[in-house]
Amino acid sequence: MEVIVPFSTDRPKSRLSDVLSPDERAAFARAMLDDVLDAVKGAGGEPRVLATDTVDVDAPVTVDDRPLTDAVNAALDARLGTEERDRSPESVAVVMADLALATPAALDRLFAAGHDADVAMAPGRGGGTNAFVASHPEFRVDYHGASYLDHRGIAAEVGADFVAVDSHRLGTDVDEPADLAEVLIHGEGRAGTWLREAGFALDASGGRVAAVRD
Ligand SMILES: Nc1nc2c(ncn2[C@@H]2O[C@H](COP(=O)(O)OP(=O)(O)OP(=O)(O)O)[C@@H](O)[C@H]2O)c(=O)[nH]1
Ligand SMILES: C[C@H](OP(=O)(O)O)C(=O)O
Repeated sequence: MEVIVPFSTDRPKSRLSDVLSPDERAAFARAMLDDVLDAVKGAGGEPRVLATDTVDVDAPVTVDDRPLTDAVNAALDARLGTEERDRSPESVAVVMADLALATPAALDRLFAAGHDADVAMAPGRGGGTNAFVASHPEFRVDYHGASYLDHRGIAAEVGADFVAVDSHRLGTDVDEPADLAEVLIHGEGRAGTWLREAGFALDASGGRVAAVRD
């Protein structure tokens, strides 16, 4: 199955700007992307990076500088078909590039759920949409805000069966400084290594465990 991995090369991870410089954010975002690509391949998926600009990665890349929703919907048009064109029964997955805890086992569960429902979706904390598999030809996306709820609504509108995939690993997108602790605790790939080498460590002195830099 083709797995689209959206990736913004333009000022990535701006919500981490209090703790990482622009160059560091670019390097950390790239480490997460490489981890996600490895996890997708480990789960038997065929990743395709959908990037805002050229990027040199170990996967095919499609460059589309439109906003996220438009770019992903264009990719879904190409894979799932539209009412005007022949419909393809093939499923397609979309997995965000900031899922630093993603593992082949976690993605296996998502992909398996996609065999049993027209849309199988892993929500992110805060109501976002971290990953999904769709086989329904009319399912399209509308990201940002509580997009998980919007996507449930879109699935209902087009008559697609929907199943939620409850996964800590796929539910943890790395957006804010507090999320970095999750990467230090559970990350098994390049992103965790990158953070440790950049001087981040866990600190439990202030109540909830946090990632702090020496
Ligand atoms: N192709 C594409 N990918 C995007 C775009 N915006 C975000 N992404 C990717 O979509 C996923 C979720 O992104 P967000 O967390 O919403 O945004 P971000 O740019 O990573 O981070 P912030 O600047 O902090 O919002 C990540 O994999 C991003 O690389 C876009 O306009 N086009
Ligand atoms: C793309 C967006 O990501 P977030 O802003 O929730 O990280 C969403 O999941 O709708």
